[in-house]
Amino acid sequence: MVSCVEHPAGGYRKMFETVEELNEPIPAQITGVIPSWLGGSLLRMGPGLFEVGAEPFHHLFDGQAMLHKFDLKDSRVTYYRKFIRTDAYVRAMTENRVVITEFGTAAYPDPCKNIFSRFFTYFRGIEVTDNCIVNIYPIGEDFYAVTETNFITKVDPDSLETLKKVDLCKYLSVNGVTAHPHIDTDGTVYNIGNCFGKNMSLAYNVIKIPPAQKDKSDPIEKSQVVVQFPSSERLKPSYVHSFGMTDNYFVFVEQPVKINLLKFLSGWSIRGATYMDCFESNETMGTLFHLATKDSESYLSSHKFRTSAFNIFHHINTYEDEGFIVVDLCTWKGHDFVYNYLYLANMREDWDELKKAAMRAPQPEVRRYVLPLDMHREDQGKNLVSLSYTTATAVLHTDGTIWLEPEVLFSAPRQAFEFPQINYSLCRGKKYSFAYGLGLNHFIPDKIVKLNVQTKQTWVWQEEECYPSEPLFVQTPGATEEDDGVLLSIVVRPGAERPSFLLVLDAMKLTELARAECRTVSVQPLNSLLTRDSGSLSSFPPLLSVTLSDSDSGCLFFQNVCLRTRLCASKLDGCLLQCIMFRFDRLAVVTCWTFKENLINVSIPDDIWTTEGSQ
Ligand SMILES: CCCCCCCCCCCCCCCC(=O)OC/C=C(C)/C=C/C=C(C)/C=C/C1=C(C)CCCC1(C)C
Ligand SMILES: [Fe+2]
Repeated sequence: MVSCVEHPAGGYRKMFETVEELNEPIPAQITGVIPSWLGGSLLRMGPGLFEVGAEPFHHLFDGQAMLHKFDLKDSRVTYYRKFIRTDAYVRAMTENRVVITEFGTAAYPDPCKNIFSRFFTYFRGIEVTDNCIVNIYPIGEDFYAVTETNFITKVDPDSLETLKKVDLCKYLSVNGVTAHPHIDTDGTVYNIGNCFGKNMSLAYNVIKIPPAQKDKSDPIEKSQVVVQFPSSERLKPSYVHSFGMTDNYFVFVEQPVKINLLKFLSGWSIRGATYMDCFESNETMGTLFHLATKDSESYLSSHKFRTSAFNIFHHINTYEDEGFIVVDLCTWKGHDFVYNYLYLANMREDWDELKKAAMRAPQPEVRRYVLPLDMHREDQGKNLVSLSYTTATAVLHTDGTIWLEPEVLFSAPRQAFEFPQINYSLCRGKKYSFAYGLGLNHFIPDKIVKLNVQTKQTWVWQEEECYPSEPLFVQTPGATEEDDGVLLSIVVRPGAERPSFLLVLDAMKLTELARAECRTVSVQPLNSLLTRDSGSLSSFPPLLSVTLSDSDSGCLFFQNVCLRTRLCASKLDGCLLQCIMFRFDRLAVVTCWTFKENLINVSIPDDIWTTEGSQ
């Protein structure tokens, strides 16, 4: 049973704050014992920059892509992070404004440009974002950070450098692909994406990218479309975030969350339009399941599988069993789009307000659907599912459609089991027992949950004022049990004295094995703390906040301009920090006093900044 914890202090807001990238990996402080076999790098994408200059991003999916890396070696841990140099990021940094429209934030034309060039900017066409905040995965021997558009970004997993932007449209007939591909043991990547074809023929194309090539050529060049699911509605394809794959089948769930293509294509010439403005709900279609065989383009199930309306983002696992396809999903009941509730203004609300919004939103439920592979006319009206272990049903109707009813695997009011993971290398496409997920409490991730999908038993890891991320399962070498391994999750904690950490859990019992704490940044309003050796504060441009790290560098935010510093001393508890500050062509020595990471006094020589100098 998952209990509901309250968050009246609103510590979750820290997840939606900008963080600085690091100049080099920093060592983490370990408590507990990291299993000696656990080594390698944990790579995770996420939003790291929530505003550019004076312009805030509005939606949870708009923040600029940051790549986080934990390196684990000989029970030691280091942490490193860098912004990905996407076009969206580089151009935003260069122009100090949002230049490329993000999921829920519109870019406006440069106010400095004259009216003619602004006019042409409006009608230049679609400039699709490459802000790869959603995921990172291997293709051949390379790593790509991705969102859901046609642009993927190759990165170096060691240095975290950005290597190149790849446009999948050059190789494949797709307008975008999901951030959740399936990857076979040999490295073959399968994915699905919308395709707006010639004559406005809409389809969902399944693509296949082969594994690393012997001749070292780029596997993306050999990618191909292997299956095409036609769209059930002309001009309005459904939004697709993931799909299911068994040894022999692809499963695609067509949900009532629709992309209105006319709005999408015209929206870009309307001032202030975003991707979010292109979505709408189909209130009558319910949800459709589609099935296709993996090995031939020809077989698509001739039957229509239908059920009631839900939003679907994440498939947990899909497998074949005794002539049935079992499809486990994290669903949100209803057709109202869940992303409507994920604007940053909502996510940063006080706890009571946040709870009220979550009451109105679709309700989460983990569900199992079962699709019969074989059926006959004489079976009409009967439940075709004969698997002993599930209450899910499938009834053949006279019109040839099959109505599905799910078995509920997990349900609790406004408590979601989301961002699911399994022991992927062992159980992908196979009958399995355990799923691991992030527990969302009114949309706020505050626990890690393990779910036995056969018995419905749950286990929970939760700690006060801790906000974990999607858990990743790593199997113990030579393990014979499905859940013999660890779960890794990055946990955010509010407050400067409580650093964020990498959590290592025993995946069997969901108990803590170790945590690696990273004392990186503390950002706080400074105006009230600021004192000056001489001169009056009013003549001094506002110093907004400071970021200190226990590596040898830090930065000061000064009128929203980030000023890099090198700290001459680097002890953080009650110590003196001397920063040599670089600001464009200026150089100055600034003395900062800190106590327990809080900056309590900054003295700045008179001559370095005048009000004019700061403009
Ligand atoms: C900090 C963690 C907080 C977590 C709280 C979250 C609570 C949310 C619970 C709901 C389930 C969440 C599912 C999450 C899914 C997700 O990660 O989504 C990210 C998706 C993104 C960034 C999608 C971008 C898609 C784009 C830009 C698509 C563009 C396109 C169209 C809309 C139509 C035309 C084609 C094209 C260009 C691909
Ligand atoms: Fe996702």
